[in-house]
Amino acid sequence: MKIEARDLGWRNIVRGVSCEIRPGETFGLIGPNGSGKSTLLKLLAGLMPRAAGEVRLDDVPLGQLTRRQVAQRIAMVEQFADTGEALSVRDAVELGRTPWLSPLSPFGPEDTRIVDEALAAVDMTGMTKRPWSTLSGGERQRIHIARALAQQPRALILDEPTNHLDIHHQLALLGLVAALPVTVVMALHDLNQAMMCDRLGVMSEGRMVACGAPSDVLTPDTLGRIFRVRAMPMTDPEDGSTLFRFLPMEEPR
Ligand SMILES: Nc1ncnc2c1ncn2[C@@H]1O[C@H](COP(=O)(O)OP(=O)(O)OP(=O)(O)O)[C@@H](O)[C@H]1O
Repeated sequence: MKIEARDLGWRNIVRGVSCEIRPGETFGLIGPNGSGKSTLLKLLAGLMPRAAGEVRLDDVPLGQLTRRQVAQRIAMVEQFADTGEALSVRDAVELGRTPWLSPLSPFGPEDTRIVDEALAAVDMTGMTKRPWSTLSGGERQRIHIARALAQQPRALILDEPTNHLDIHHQLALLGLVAALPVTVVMALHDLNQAMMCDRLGVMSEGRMVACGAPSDVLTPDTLGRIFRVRAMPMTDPEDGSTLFRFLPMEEPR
């Protein structure tokens, strides 16, 4: 699904952002703390009222869709997502099926299959009966992702999805979302992980100041200006890809 932002704004936190996220691409959003990434993601998902500008999903203005229609198209995992304490792991993932259920099509065997698949995709099949409240931070994050997968959206919007995950599950998650046949927009802080995205948007003080292929966007100059670090590119001898080592900016004496 194509997602277009046209002159999108909210208060002075997101200011005049226009961008087009192409069908099926993995689009990374990077930027310093407080630069507006989470707010922009929520605007794209239609979760912020009184926004300026417009979001279009496959050329349809988001405002013309019902909440249910939006939920059939977009699943979002927020940065500090929580869920009802009394739920089991399985209940939490089954919530993802809600936009597809109705009195005429109640939860059935196909929904069970989709939920099983989502739990397997995040390596949580063995924990389905556990109460949500007993999960670790990383396990909760994986269940949020499973809930979003169970929603079977055409776009996944993920706010720092690798937060709390150990390195194995970080790489597994990035591999999983990259392989999904859906559009993915995700905020990331790890700039080496951001290099794996198809394209990146760079946020600074509410504006998208750069957008393009990671190798075009993540230059030592941009990283110095926007993130105030010294970025030293290095080449991975295994596959020739570029990695960065980061050092503090040398302050003028
Ligand atoms: N509801 C709100 N009311 C007032 N200010 C807000 C609100 N939501 C966010 N902000 C402010 O807007 C700015 C951008 O916040 P946002 O969460 O979008 O940034 P971010 O780039 O995702 O940051 P981080 O990397 O720290 O998660 C911050 O200064 C934040 O304090």
